[in-house]
Amino acid sequence: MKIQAARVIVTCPGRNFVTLKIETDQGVYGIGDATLNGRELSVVSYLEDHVLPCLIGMDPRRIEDIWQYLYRGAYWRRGPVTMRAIAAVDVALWDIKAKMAGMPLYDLLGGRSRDGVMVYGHANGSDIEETVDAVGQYIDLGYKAIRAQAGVPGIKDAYGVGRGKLFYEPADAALPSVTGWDTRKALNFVPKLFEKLRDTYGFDHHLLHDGHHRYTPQEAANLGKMLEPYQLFWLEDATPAENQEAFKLIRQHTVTPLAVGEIFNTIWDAKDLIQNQLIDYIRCTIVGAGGVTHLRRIADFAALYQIRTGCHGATDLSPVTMGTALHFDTWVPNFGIQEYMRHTPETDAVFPHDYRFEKGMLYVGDTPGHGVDIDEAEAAKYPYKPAYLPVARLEDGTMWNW
Ligand SMILES: O=C(O)C(=O)C[C@H](O)[C@H](O)CO
Ligand SMILES: [Mg+2]
Repeated sequence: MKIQAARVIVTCPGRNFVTLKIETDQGVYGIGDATLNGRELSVVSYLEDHVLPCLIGMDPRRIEDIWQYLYRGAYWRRGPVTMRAIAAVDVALWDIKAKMAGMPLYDLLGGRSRDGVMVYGHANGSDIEETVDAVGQYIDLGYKAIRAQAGVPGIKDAYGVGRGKLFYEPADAALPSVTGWDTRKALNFVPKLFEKLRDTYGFDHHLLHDGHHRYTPQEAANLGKMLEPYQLFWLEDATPAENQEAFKLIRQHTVTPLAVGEIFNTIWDAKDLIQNQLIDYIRCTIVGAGGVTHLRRIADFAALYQIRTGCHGATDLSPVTMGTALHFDTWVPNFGIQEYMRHTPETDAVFPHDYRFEKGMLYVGDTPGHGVDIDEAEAAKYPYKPAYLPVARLEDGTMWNW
């Protein structure tokens, strides 16, 4: 069996997606996601110019060997571009293998560990009142877990405040727009948001919050401590994690659960965090961390330390990643939660899929493969449109972490 052809498809049904389609000489094809928000074309070039020529003629059944070939064989390891390209190939090959086996992917991975996958949605508003209303809407939709973010008085376009209610999309301009940040203001504000949410809705639902890499370790420790009375499911990306040891300081001061990993590419980004039990949830997902083959290694390593998964699932992760992650979540023994930001109807039409939402859970279907396809005629209607993530600056103009 041979890989006969491989193509990259770029489409923008409201936002950009990069999709890889691998075709075999036996008529079976597989689909993988390679989207890197705000830097999409770099992965297109990496795949088209440097990966696809090597793949033609290879045996698509040798998933592990092809993974190692692309990882070790490049000599230049890791990084978001390389690992997304590897992920796209890996997911397309798992799709092919599962289709050939006539099995949904979760079955091939080892079978079901659960009936459905608990997800969390994004509630946001320009102030506390709006966010409280938005959380109420998610509760009405049946969600069991909700991430809450609100505009902070005095901060221009605080992180997490979207324009729509169910669809949040931060990559919005042909050049990066400039947002603001002020840690003092945020630290005074965020606990008030959660106090109001618990006063309004009680403690039956899981609440989450994303610090989006904004705080220093000491500030994050302070925030975690102040949030303890509201029993968060997790505080995410409380401090940047290039220096994994930074989480020690947060851990020493708070029992608020910590989650990190959406910008990690490999197990090496999380190794110290995991083996020192400095986090509770590892947030890497399929497209960001080298596909099913590598994410499985990260999850197994995390399981040794009772750390659970919490796959990133923002709208820049295409339905292909969402579908594959749901198969992964359905199988993985140490599952925690899955992020779920809804895609627009245009995106759903480009990527027909068989997963479905019911009462706060997502359920995968039993279609062989990962259950997500691409409608190429529909995709062709939406040409690539440059879009950047915003940047953040402090009041005095200093660049900060967006
Ligand atoms: O979903 C989250 O937790 C995010 O932090 C979303 C990110 O800002 C988004 O995926 C960036 O592309
Ligand atoms: Mg996040």
